[in-house]
Amino acid sequence: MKNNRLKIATRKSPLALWQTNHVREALRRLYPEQLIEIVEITTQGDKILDTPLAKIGGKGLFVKELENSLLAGQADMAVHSMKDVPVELPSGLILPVIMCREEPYDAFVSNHYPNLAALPLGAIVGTSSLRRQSQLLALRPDLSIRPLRGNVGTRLQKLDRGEFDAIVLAVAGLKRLGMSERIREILTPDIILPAIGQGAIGIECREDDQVTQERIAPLNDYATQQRIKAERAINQRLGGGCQVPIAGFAEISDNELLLRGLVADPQGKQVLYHTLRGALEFPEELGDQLAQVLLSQGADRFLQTWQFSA
Ligand SMILES: NCc1[nH]cc(CCC(=O)O)c1CC(=O)O
Repeated sequence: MKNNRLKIATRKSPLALWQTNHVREALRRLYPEQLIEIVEITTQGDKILDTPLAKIGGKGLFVKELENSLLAGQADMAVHSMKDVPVELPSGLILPVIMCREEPYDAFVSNHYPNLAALPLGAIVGTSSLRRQSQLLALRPDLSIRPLRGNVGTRLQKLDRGEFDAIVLAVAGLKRLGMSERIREILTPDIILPAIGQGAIGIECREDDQVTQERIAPLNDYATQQRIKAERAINQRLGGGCQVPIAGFAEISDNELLLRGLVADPQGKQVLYHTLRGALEFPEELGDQLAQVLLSQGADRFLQTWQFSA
């Protein structure tokens, strides 16, 4: 007999806890009688804070321990920022639910400058994301990009201590944590194309756990799910993981998917970019097609170089 408590695995960061609580509240509204327990897990990604993620194995570090807890039966589901979830899931796990997406863009945050264009020559910008770095440098090669890791709150503290002229953070994280007043400028996709999955929350569970799958199914947002599938298919084909500056962003317009993809070198000297439209029902095909266009533009050469240069 299945224990009737539903257990949700989560990281302990304030953002992860907010997202998990968001899922719990949605489940509570659906099943007021259901007991729901939150299982907090400390991941490697949370422990190692001084090294760029790309050097220590990438963003997968944030999800691996949560996945192990699912496989070990210590939890029934795990809540993730889709941006942190590698395209290949461990066998036995699935990601059947993608919740309605929050604003997917990046935010320019500064205590002294109203927007990116107002930054003086050589200004210091904090980010450890190669995707953000390469796009910032493509636009403003004069900027000095410095590493910045840690929770959203920690990053803001470092900005406030004067370590940077500005930092770039996801709008979604700032909003969820009630810090949207820190946003000086929303960086639209023509300035910085968002990360694949940014702003979307996914729920992972065991493939053989029908009970949990039925429970969480109503939390899925079809439109967001199709968008995220298209974006993740780019990564699937490029196989870049997070050592490579890759960006992908799908929208729905006229009931079709509009997908943009970008691959760049970390210094932003070469930026490959392409846009495709396709049927809402076939997101993987569109993402795959887009990746192939980027490959035909020379993305494969970039991908190989970077894999061995870390
Ligand atoms: N890199 C960590 C991370 N993972 C997800 C978000 C934001 C929330 C989201 O994208 O859903 C953040 C913070 C940030 O990039 O500023």
